[in-house]
Amino acid sequence: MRGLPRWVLVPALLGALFVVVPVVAMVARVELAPGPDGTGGFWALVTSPAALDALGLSLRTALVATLCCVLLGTPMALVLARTTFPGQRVARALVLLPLVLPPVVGGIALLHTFGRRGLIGQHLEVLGIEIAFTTTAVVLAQTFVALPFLVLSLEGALRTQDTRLEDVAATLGARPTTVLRRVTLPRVLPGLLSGAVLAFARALGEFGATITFAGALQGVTQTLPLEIYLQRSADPDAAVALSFVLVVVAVLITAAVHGPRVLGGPDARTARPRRGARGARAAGTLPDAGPVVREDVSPASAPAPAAAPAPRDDAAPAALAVRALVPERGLDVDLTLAPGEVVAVLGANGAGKSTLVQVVAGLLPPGDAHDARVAVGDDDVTRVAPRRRRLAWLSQRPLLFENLSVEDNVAFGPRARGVPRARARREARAALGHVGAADLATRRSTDLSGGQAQRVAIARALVTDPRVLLLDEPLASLDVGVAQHVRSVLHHAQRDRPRTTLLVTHDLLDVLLLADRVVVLEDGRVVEDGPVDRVLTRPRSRFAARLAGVNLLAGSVVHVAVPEPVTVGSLGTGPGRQGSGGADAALVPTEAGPDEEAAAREATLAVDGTQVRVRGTADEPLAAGDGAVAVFEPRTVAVHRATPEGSPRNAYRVVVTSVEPHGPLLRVWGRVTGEGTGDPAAGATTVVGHDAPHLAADLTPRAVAELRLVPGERVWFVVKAAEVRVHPR
Ligand SMILES: Nc1ncnc2c1ncn2[C@@H]1O[C@H](COP(=O)(O)OP(=O)(O)OP(=O)(O)O)[C@@H](O)[C@H]1O
Repeated sequence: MRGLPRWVLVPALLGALFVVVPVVAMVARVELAPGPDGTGGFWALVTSPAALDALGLSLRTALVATLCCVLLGTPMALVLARTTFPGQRVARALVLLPLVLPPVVGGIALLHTFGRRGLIGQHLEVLGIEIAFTTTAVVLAQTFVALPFLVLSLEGALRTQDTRLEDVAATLGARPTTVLRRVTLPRVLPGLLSGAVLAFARALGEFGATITFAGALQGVTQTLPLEIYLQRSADPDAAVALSFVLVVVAVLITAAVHGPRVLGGPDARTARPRRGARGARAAGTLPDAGPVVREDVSPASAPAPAAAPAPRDDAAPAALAVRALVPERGLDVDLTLAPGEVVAVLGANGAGKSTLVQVVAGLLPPGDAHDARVAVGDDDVTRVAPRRRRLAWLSQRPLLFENLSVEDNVAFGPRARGVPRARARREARAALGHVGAADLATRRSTDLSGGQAQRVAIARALVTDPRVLLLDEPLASLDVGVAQHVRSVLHHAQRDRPRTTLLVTHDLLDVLLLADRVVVLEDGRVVEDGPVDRVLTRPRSRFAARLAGVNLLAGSVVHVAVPEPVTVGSLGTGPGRQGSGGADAALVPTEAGPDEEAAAREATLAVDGTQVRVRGTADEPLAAGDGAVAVFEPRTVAVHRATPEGSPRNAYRVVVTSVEPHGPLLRVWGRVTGEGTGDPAAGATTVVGHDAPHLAADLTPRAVAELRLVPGERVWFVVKAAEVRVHPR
């Protein structure tokens, strides 16, 4: 009752009584014993030749009709759930029409189709085939009314399934039919079964369409509902007895569909402990075992440097060239990876990283990326199906096939590519050994911890010897220790056998340990592309700066100067205005060109979209008007409550937004306001707004306490120009 108003019980009870009372009233009328004249009695009535004929016919025809429903309804549900086509809504409404149509109308429609003079029937008659008023007609009538039940039930089950499992199967090389047989259908089997049982029940109870289209000929077309109807006036006791039989069959069917829950027991799916789950939990390897999930990160269980699967000749690392143009998602990226190169793709949420991976894997819906181009080595695979691209795709979730064991999951790829079963299993075991998961081979794939499942997924991806590996945040859902272990599995795999890899990540450790190069996406465009060390030491994008843990201000150069040494000051509140302070006298504004290296040592930037200015040291030649970024570390930022005086510095009035732990220090985040932007003496009060730079300062806890730095406080962030590195964008 938790969360429900009590009054709901009243209409709920009324509804239940409305269903149950008539059935009870009818069952109460069942005469079990024969009458005084020795006739009647339940057993005699339900075992009369006519009753047995009707029951037998009903069961036979309902079974055949159910089979027809499965054979026709499964493809119909697949098409409705997995495709999009014009007029799909209308098609669904038409398919489900028999649900709302009075059965007698269905019977008339069937008569006009398969009857002697019907649309199809007249042609069949020429061939000597007659359908109306035969047992076949009974089956057709039952199929007609029962089909929507199966389609509805299965379509619903299909729609709730995660289609990425099918994508995984496709990238592992499985043909569409194999994906359907080994992945899609096993996963919707409960929906298919319950749809089939509902269809059987509907077929068993079918009356109106049958009597209209097939008539009532004992042993041929007279099913149990028809027999009950006919007995109703001739022998009401027999009608009640036969109705009771139908009620019993209906209850059994409902119980079969809903299982033990009908009998008040707990749901079998939740009640039965999963095989191996207890042992795994005891060993602390299941996620709900809490922190002990780290059990599998001990050095002893670190991935054995087992021999990598023997490389196939055609599986040498290949260059990858992708032109990802997906206008609907705002993605426009050109990227080339050298053979064996690992490129980390970074970017904020929604930047387009996963879409880029989907373009490469060929997993976008047809039409979404019609102008995209993908080449692996010398092969243009743009129009090639995912299963033929020889790529492996690993996503945030392991996406193991729940219906297969761990070993069969890993053997799936080789099997899909035609490798005989025994060899596929051998390869699977070797691949599992390679990621330190050989002992998991016989486990059910649902009985694994997050880290174990992801290692199995890595083995499954690597066993196919892909030419390109696509890793879409494979460690993101793992806790820190487990992620570290899986990362080292990937690291070993890459060391043993380098693969061209696109690695989507938000994690600095992934970048440092796995990648050769970093590409940063912003709003679907590449804003930074370079070797890991350069991007992390001299980031040009806000995202890379945040990852590297430095402050970054991007803008354009307004002055370059030849100071000696670099001091600073500056920072007026309007473009072109010089800041105050003695150091300004030392600055020599110049229109220095790129070759005048000496003149490009100190630069002042106007930060994009704001009135903020920043002054720093340029490592490379810069000229006024150039795009550039200024980078400085949070530890170089001094925080003051009072307006700073003295030597000119970059000084920003900020509102503290948060204070968070950062190792032994505290990181204080502040958003720059327009007050005295960059120039303590200017005292301007322009508010920069929400896009204003967000800067970090690392302080000791004692300093934070002394300065009483809490969110909302206004303070000064001050950084010497000598600490600010300016480089071109
Ligand atoms: N199935 C989809 N249909 C339409 N638009 C989508 C779909 N999936 C993503 N998008 C849009 O495409 C853009 C890029 O999304 P994408 O998932 O590629 O970003 P991402 O960088 O991977 O983000 P995240 O880090 O959150 O995973 C976003 O604007 C997103 O809203």
